Amino acid sequence: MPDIAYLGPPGTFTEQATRTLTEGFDAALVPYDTVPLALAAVRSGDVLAAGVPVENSVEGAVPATMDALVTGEPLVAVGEAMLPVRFDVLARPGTELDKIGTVASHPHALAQVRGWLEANLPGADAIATKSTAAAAAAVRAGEFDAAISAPVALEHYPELDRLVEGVADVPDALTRFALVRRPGVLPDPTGADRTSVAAVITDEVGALSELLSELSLRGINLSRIESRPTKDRLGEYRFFLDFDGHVADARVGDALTALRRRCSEVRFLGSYPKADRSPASVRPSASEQAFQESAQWLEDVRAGRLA
Ligand SMILES: O=C(O)C(=O)Cc1ccccc1
Repeated sequence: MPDIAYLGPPGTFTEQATRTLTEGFDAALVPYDTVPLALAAVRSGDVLAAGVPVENSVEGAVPATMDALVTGEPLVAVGEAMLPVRFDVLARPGTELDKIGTVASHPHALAQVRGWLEANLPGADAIATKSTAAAAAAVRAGEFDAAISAPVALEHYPELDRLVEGVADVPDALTRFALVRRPGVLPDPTGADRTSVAAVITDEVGALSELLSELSLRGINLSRIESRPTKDRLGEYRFFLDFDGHVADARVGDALTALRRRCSEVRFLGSYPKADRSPASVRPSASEQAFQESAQWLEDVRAGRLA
């Protein structure tokens, strides 16, 4: 039975998402302390794949995931899952809300309950931990007074009490997770796919807008663009792009070759079915048929079959 890594310990949102992503697949889930460690285990072949958090509708990208995806041997996403994210406040029995001096959680979780903390625990110090479940474990060990955790964490830390349920500054926040593997066989196109790439653009006038035009000219809908410093030079950025379509689709393949020509670096980060299964809307000029017919036309012209 293959092992699948996830950001642990047990009871994280990522564990839940990884279970969803591996449903029907006979795999053993193995917790890792950090996203880079989980991805290193995929790269070394210790595990087959890893479930990692990618982005949140309130806080944006998870920087540790972005950075770990583009350093080291290539990895590709083969699936994505969306989870609604609400939090419980967990503490040791007998803890009173107004006596909480330290509250711990993953930085993304702390950011998503900032307003609630200011209103309800104004005197408490917020402490970042490696995950929401790591915070629950630390509270159980007596290191902090309270943890902002996933509701499922209570099953794993039954010694704790739920002081408050369903905390979230933005009630309908969603987090997107990916199942990441070493490159190999790509998931088949479904008509409702997403492709992810990371591209470093050259330092030239209009470089970013021209890169985006390569997508829009081919009727490709961009669903995310985010930049991170390359860490090589101040002012040099790597753009993380997510867009509708599969690398096997003609319009996407055509756009990717254009990106490859324009950018100093392009890393393919996967084509996989979208979690919401919403089909891509493809304008007639960007359809498979239009690409095939135009390629055939060019071949005919080059072969002297058409004037
Ligand atoms: O710490 C966790 O439980 C995670 O899976 C990372 C995370 C943190 C906050 C919101 C979504 C995912």
